[in-house]
Amino acid sequence: MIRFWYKQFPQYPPDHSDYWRIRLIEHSLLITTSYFLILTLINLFYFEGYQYALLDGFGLLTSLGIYSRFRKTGHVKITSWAVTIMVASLIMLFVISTKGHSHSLFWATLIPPFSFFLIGRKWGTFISCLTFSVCALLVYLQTQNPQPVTFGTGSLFNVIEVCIAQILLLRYYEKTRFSAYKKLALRNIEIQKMAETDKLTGLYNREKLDVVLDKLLTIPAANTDTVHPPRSAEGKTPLSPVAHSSVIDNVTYSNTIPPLLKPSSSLQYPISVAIIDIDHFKRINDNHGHLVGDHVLYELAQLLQSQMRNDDLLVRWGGEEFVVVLPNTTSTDAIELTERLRRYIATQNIQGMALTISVGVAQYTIKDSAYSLLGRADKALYLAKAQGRNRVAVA
Ligand SMILES: Nc1nc2c(ncn2[C@@H]2O[C@H](COP(=O)(O)OP(=O)(O)OP(=O)(O)O)[C@@H](O)[C@H]2O)c(=O)[nH]1
Repeated sequence: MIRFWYKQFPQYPPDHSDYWRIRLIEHSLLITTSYFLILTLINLFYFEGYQYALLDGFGLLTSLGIYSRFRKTGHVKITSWAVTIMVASLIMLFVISTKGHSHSLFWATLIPPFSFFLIGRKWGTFISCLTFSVCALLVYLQTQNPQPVTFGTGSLFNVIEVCIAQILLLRYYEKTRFSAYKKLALRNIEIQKMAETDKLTGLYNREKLDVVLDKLLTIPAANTDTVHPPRSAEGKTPLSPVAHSSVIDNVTYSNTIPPLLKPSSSLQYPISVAIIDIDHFKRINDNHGHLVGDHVLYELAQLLQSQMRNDDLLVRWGGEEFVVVLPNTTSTDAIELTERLRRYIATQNIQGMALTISVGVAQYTIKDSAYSLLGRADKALYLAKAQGRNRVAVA
């Protein structure tokens, strides 16, 4: 029903830092406008107190004026100040007019959360201290003319209303904190993904490989309760890169890494790596240009990815080199698997060309670090190249 009151500001989307501030401004001005409107009408027609009606009418116009200006300009900072001053003055006027009776001072407790939310820490502290001191002084002066203070119905209403207002304000704080946290968490995932993804091929990059190998090769024996049986090279489950990325957790690989390997049982739960290198890739660049070379790299990456099994991790190592981490795979299975991959690539038409790849395979041993394991696979690749390319070699 009151939807017309709220305006969408496209420049302040829900993840903008001022989004909840704007919501509080809109709600506050709706409440003060309604409040002044009702008081003006009551004073005008019921009590016939024209002086009060005039004051309330002034409040009504101020509240409406601030809001219409805000709708026009969308200026959050100025409006925040205007609303804070208006609300603080309103509370002060209320405390003065009630002379502190009926526990009206309780309303002053709303000023700190309100002003901190709208105008920040520094000015929020200043306005809170100032208005609270003024209110406290006024109430203190009243106590010089002692009158019995009772907790009557008026007090009860004041306490209830202030409590409701505090709850609503705290909801804003929590919503703001939550949306800021959510935004940060999403950004973190995006940044992490960017940091570990190769831009050209969409595969994981070398950074990711280092993290994964580090984790795989240092999983302590105590953490490996469940054990996956070693698989053969036959267990291929083709996966698209998109499907693959959902298998591998966005933030840490550890959530999805099965406890495949521990250094002390490297023979029982083997792991192999393969380095794949395109043969004579330089010629493609030289003959067809770097852009075509880039397309070739992209298409080859998709083809390789389509042949990976669920737990295999394919990354672009750099240039025209790719690395596959093959958990639960012996070097014999790794040779079989990469040999099949090599034959498959040789039959494909990539950018109108027939390509071949050479592969170097190495199986993890207890003495290996990630560095030495990749070093041995690289040596095997060198061997495959030296033996005439388009072949798989093992170290
Ligand atoms: N288009 C393109 N080319 C790249 C990229 N990264 C590296 N290269 C090129 O890859 C080529 C690699 O050449 P070499 O290391 O001589 O290897 P090769 O020609 O494949 O020869 P062999 O590996 O011995 O069979 C170089 O020409 C690099 O410029 C890239 O991101 N895009």
